[in-house]
Amino acid sequence: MNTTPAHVLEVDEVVVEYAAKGRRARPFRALHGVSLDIRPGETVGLVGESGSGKTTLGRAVLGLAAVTEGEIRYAGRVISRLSARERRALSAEIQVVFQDPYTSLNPAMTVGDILTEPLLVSGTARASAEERVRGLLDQVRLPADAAHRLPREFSGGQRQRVAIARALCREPRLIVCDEPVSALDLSTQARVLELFVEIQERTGVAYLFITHDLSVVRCVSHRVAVMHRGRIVESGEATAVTGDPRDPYTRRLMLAAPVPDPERQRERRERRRSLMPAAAE
Ligand SMILES: Nc1ncnc2c1ncn2[C@@H]1O[C@H](COP(=O)(O)OP(=O)(O)OP(=O)(O)O)[C@@H](O)[C@H]1O
Repeated sequence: MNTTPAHVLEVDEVVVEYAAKGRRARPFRALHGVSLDIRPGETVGLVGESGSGKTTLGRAVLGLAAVTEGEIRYAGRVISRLSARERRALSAEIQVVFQDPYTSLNPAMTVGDILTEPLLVSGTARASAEERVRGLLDQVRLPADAAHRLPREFSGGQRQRVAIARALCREPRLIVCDEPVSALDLSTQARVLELFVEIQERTGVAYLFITHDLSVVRCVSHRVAVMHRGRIVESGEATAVTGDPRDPYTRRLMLAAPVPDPERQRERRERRRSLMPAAAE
């Protein structure tokens, strides 16, 4: 019997509210009943402008934002109401890569220590952990001697490779990637995105890939969900959503994405303006 669950992640009608600040203020509802799912080995791109709720959804999946209503399931199991201890036990399987490789790595630890620490904590023997680190550095295309160096000795792109290697340490089935290439220059972005795809092909890991950048989402995603003001306004196959969007907000988002050709840029600006009244906020 095949017991592999059809989905690695299911987000079901999730509401997240942030606590009120000040005496009369009401809680702020950042997610209004959001649903999405991710299959094993799949990348779902979550796209939307700043403040639409993308990071909040990623944080809810990671257990860093409390779910007010609805539920989140990982491999069929409800994970939206776990104790801190149960959450820690799950940390091997759901990992994260954040936007900023400059602050997400401990500056006082060598890359080798950054990568061996999670393995040692989970009970791996030192010799096997060191062996695994050599394999991880190779997977993310960093030289073996990177293990002896500190994060500050690397470029932004190389640091993000270290962050990816750390996320891969314990062979997760899902990685929440929160704007993982936004802090990098364009050519470095392209190489790091290729690495994400390559790793997925090799390991079968699934990604929830959060970005405000449509060209990035188009490049890595199988399916795309578009967020606007705490709601998913459109979702579907990446080629359909990015190539022929149905929702007026998605169309505007597409037209707002920068393109290098000034003639096309002007044409898109005009089309965007013509869409404005229909999609007035
Ligand atoms: N800790 C918090 N307390 C109160 N409100 C918050 C908190 N974190 C986020 N918000 C609000 O929730 C909304 C969604 O924010 P979120 O960071 O999820 O959006 P985003 O789409 O990821 O934006 P960005 O791309 O700028 O990070 C915003 O209005 C934001 O101000």
